[in-house]
Amino acid sequence: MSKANKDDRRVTLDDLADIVAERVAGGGPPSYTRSLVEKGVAKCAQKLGEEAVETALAAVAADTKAVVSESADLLYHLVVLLHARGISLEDIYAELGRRTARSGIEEKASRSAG
Ligand SMILES: N=c1c2ncn([C@@H]3O[C@H](COP(=O)(O)OP(=O)(O)OP(=O)(O)O)[C@@H](O)[C@H]3O)c2ncn1[C@@H]1O[C@H](COP(=O)(O)O)[C@@H](O)[C@H]1O
Repeated sequence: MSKANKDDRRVTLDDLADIVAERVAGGGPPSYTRSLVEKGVAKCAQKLGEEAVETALAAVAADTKAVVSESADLLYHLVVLLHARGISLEDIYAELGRRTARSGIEEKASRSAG
């Protein structure tokens, strides 16, 4: 088992959302997050799309290291986009929670029924 160091700390999506909110609030050093959010929702959405495609391509190429790296990029850019749209992770967790009450097949059927 590898020895943990300060760069190995476990960072959750909640931690990332806090970091993103703090960076966007400004006052600190130059920030990629802040500059991306200042470009607007469309730019944040474009970056999310790019990272999603890169993750999918890495998976198809069976490049495990790249899948891990691109997945981290993808989750970060999702958190940034949600922040830019004013949507909290709690909203996403609540939606995931509602879905655990039924199977994925039932959930899909309920979308087309509506
Ligand atoms: N997790 C991330 C993270 N993942 C990816 N990225 C950045 O996302 C960018 C994506 O790479 P690309 O090559 O696609 O983008 P690019 O060509 O640099 O950018 P564009 O010109 O296309 O917009 C890179 O610049 C990465 O550094 C991230 N930037 C920040 N974070 C987290 O946010 C924190 C705050 O970062 P700052 O806002 O920079 O202080 C960091 O400490 C991390 O915890």
